[in-house]
Amino acid sequence: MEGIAFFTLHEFDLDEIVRSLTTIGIISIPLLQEQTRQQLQREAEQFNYAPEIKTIGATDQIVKTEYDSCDTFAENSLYTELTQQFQTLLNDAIAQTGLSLFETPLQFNSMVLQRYRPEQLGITPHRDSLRAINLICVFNISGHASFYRCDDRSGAGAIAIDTTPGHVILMRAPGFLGLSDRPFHYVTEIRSTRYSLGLRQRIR
Ligand SMILES: O=C(O)CCC(=O)C(=O)O
Ligand SMILES: [Fe+2]
Repeated sequence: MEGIAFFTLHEFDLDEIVRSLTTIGIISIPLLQEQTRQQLQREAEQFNYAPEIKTIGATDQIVKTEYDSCDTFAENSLYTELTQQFQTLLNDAIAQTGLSLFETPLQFNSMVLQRYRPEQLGITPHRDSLRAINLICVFNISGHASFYRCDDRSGAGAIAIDTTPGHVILMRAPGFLGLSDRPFHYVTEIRSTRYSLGLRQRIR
């Protein structure tokens, strides 16, 4: 599709991405063109959001969430186009390397835009659902908050992941190089209203 340029590709290196996903499980890279990022931010500010204020899981594995979400996008939404363009970018890069990264072809079928307000908690340490396979992508659209990768539900061994607006965080999911390990991670320290778009490949 012609029209808007979505990405800056100077730091998009699939070999390095695969190396990081294999070792630490997560990588953050600058990807969105600044002008496009600003348009995405303006669109995000217009949507309606539903509260996601929940406590999930059994007593020894509680996850608390406090943010708002929006998961319906019009055909002509910039978010629909972003998802298509990113899918194409990844598929082309994967085809070029000739690597067989996924057990089943990568196909994002879930888009969720999340809004975190400064007084909100974010999400406590968790692993994403087993039903989200291959690769999880989180676009940092705007705002400032912290995202950590950690070793367990207590948040031990936390490593900060870059949430600079315009960066995309890639996280491996079951099916990536035959691995099934899912990295623990959490979102906290919401300093200004943050928008992030999560892309996932959901099964069932
Ligand atoms: O908004 C983010 O940065 C990621 C949130 C997250 O971990 C999730 O929705 O599972
Ligand atoms: Fe998550």
